Amino acid sequence: MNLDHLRNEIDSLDSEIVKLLNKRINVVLEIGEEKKKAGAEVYVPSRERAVFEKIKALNQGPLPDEAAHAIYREIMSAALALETEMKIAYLGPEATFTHQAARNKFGVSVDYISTSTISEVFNCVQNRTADYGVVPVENSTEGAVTHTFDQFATTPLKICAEIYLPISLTLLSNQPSNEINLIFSKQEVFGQCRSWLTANMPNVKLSPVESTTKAVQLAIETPGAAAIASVMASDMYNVDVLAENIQDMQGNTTRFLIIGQEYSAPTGADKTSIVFGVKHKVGALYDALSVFKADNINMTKIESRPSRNKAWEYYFFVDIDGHADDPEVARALDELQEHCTLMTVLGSYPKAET
Ligand SMILES: C=C(O[C@@H]1C=C(C(=O)O)C=C[C@H]1O)C(=O)O
Repeated sequence: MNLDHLRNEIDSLDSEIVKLLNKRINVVLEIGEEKKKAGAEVYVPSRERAVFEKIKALNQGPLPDEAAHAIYREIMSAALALETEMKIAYLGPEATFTHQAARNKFGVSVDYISTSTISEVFNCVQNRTADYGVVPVENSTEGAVTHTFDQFATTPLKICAEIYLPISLTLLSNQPSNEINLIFSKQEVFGQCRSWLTANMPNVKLSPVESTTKAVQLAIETPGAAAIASVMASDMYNVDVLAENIQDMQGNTTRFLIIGQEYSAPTGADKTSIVFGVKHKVGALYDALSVFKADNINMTKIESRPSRNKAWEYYFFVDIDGHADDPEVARALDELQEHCTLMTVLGSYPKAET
C-alpha cells in the first residue's frame, strides 16, 4: 500500500533527523568545552543570530521560515541546557508576557526563575543565581517601563540582547461571556483594550491587579469573572478563550532586554544602549547629542529619568545604531564622554526585528 511505503520513508527520514540532531548537539558540547577552557560565555546571541539567518537562507520551503526558526530555537535551547545548567530569571509569575518573551529567546529546555519584581531580576543575575535576566523596557502603546530604566542607572550588568514581542490580549474565563460581570487584569492592559471593553463589555466592573497571571488565577476562583491576559496563560492554567486579539491597537508590541555579565560581539547589525548625565548649563544636552550627528550615527531612542541623586538632575538613556567596537561609534562615545558628568555603555547587542 502506498501509505505504508510513505510512512516507511518518514520513519527512515526521522531516524536520520534524530541522528543528525544528536550529532549537532555533540558538536555544540565540544564548543562548550572549548569555551569553558577559555573562560568564555556559553550562550552567544551574536552566533545564534547568524545561525537563524543561515537557516532562513537555506530554507527553500515548503517549511515556513517561522516554523524553521521555532524548530531551531528549540534545537539550540536543548543543547544549551545540556552544556550548562542555564538559568533565566524573568519578571513573573509564570505566563506573563515577559515569560513569553524569555521562552521565545531561550526555548523550553533551559531553567526559568520567576521573580515578582524587576529589581529581583537584576539581583538574580548580579549574584549569579541566574545566568541571564529578561525585563520589559518599553511598550509601543504605554511607553517606558520606568522601573527598568532606574535599575540600569546603577547596575554593573550589561544588555546582551533585545526582543520585540507582539502583545496580543485575550479574554479568558471558564464561564460563558454573558455571565461575566467582573474582569481582572493589569491597569496598563485595561488601557490597551479600552475601546473593545466599552463596545463589548460596557457594564462589566474592571479590577486592576499586579500581573496578568494573578488576574487569571482570580478569574478561575471568582464566579462571574474573566481575565485579560496572554494566550499562553490560557494553556498554562487551562482557561477557555472567550475573545482573542482584543487590544485596540493592532501592532501593540513590547520590547524586552536580556541582561547578563557581558556585551555581545559585533554582528554588523547591532544597537548600543548608553546612559549619561550632563552639566546643568545651556546647550549641554544639545552638545552631547551633536557627537552622533557629527559621526553620522543614527539615534533610535532617548528617554530621560530623574537621577535619584539630586532633585531636578536627569539621566538620559539613548540607543544608537552600531556596536561600541565599531570605529565610528567608539569615536562618538569618546567624544560624548567629554560632555558628560557620567557616561556608561549599557550594552551592544544584535538588533532584533520589530
Ligand atoms: C555552539 C555555540 O554555542 C551556543 C549554541 C549555538 C548553537 O546551537 O548553534 C549557538 C550559539 C551559542 O549560544 C557557538 O557559540 O557556536
